[in-house]
Amino acid sequence: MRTLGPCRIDSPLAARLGERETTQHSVVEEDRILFDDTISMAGARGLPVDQLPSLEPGGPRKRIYFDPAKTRVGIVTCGGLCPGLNDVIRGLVLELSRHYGVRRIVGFRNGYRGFIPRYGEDVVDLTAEVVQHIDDEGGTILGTSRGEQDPEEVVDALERLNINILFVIGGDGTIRGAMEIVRVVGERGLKVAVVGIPKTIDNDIPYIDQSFGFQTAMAEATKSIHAASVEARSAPGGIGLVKLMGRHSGFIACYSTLAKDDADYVLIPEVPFALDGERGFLEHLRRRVTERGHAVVVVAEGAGQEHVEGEAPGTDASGNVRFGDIGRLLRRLITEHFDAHGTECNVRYFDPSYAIRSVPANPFDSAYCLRLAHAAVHAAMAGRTEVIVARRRRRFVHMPMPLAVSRRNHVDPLGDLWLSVLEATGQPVRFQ
Ligand SMILES: Nc1ncnc2c1ncn2[C@@H]1O[C@H](COP(=O)(O)OP(=O)(O)OP(=O)(O)O)[C@@H](O)[C@H]1O
Ligand SMILES: O=P(O)(O)OC[C@H]1O[C@](O)(CO)[C@@H](O)[C@@H]1O
Ligand SMILES: [Mg+2]
Repeated sequence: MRTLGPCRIDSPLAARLGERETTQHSVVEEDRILFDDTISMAGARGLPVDQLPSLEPGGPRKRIYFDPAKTRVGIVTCGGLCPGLNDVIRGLVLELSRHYGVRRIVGFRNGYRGFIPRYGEDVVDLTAEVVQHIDDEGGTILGTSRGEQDPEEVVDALERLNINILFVIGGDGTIRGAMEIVRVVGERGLKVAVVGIPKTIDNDIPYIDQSFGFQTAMAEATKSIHAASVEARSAPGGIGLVKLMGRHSGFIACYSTLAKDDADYVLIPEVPFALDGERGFLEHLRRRVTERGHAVVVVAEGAGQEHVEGEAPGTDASGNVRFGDIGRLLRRLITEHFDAHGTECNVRYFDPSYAIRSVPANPFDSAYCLRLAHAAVHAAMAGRTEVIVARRRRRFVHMPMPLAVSRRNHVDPLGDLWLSVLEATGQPVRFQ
């Protein structure tokens, strides 16, 4: 675990902590949270207990590293929108100002470009009054962006503004960017803590229970699935086709399908599928519509990319792959396949796209965001750096940033979530 140094300052929160012990709800600082969650997983490592992989617990410390009266804090949001960004900003500002007594908090505008002078973005002063009601709205009051920025210039800005703590709210790219900032901070011998709050509606950050905003986005997606079902049931040969976000991971498609239980097929990036042939998706769909009169298909944007021809696989400003449009392709191929067999079909195509991530967080996500923000402030004030705060097996932990970007969280085709999807839809294990 990386820390800036020993904690010598009594925390303003110390009085609230009492004599806590490790329980099923809380872990004292000297204790550790085991990384593995079954005896066999831990046993497979064949290590003595003190060498088992573990994580530092999150939460307030009695002694802290930074003197609140002298501490300056920066906050930035990067990458795509996610429900709850404003809740996290609000939670950070309120915890810092009201409980730790930090007096100077600034927000950088529009992601990492907010640090770079040539973009001319001014920093925003963040006070309890400014953030009080921002959680009523979706989006981020700070704005966000994609696109590479020079970490040397970012750290120049941190030095110019005397920032001691930087909170980065973003996905895997943002965390990689934060690691670059940590590297430059180290090279310059600065004492700046960089703490991340992981954000992704795709739920693709590994090792955490669930990312904030996922539940809200998934709930929003159910509205399109329901509408697709209504449309499909109201037309002869009705097919409701819903394309949902999910570049590499199909969690939104899976969970929103389970929540609504209206879909007959779910197609996700993790499970390849054949389109043609007797046992391919198109013919299976045609048979189902012939038997039942209608069907609903949910497809994640990253699914079936091997079928999307003719669209150059470009990248966005951050280098993320831009996928071909599997939704439009399916709409065309379904119609052509049904026509070729003389089977009537009426495809109703739904692409809710940004609508599922631009909404305010639901109450569960709002509460979660607030708790993540508290954990992030506790970590940073205690001098932790190059960590994200995360909820793992219902405990708040400090996860090293390199671990958080070491892999991507995927729907396991052999796991219980996909099994539930197969059971709910009745689709075959494979289209081949
Ligand atoms: N490998 C990297 N090294 C340094 N900076 C990076 C790296 N990858 C991405 N970034 C920067 O982090 C910021 C956000 O990255 P990106 O657009 O990939 O979003 P993200 O944080 O992954 O969120 P999302 O889940 O929406 O994709 C951008 O400014 C980008 O340039
Ligand atoms: O159009 P944008 O803002 O680049 O974002 C699209 C991407 O963002 C994500 O929601 C991840 O944040 C992906 O599911 C999607 O591919
Ligand atoms: Mg990303």
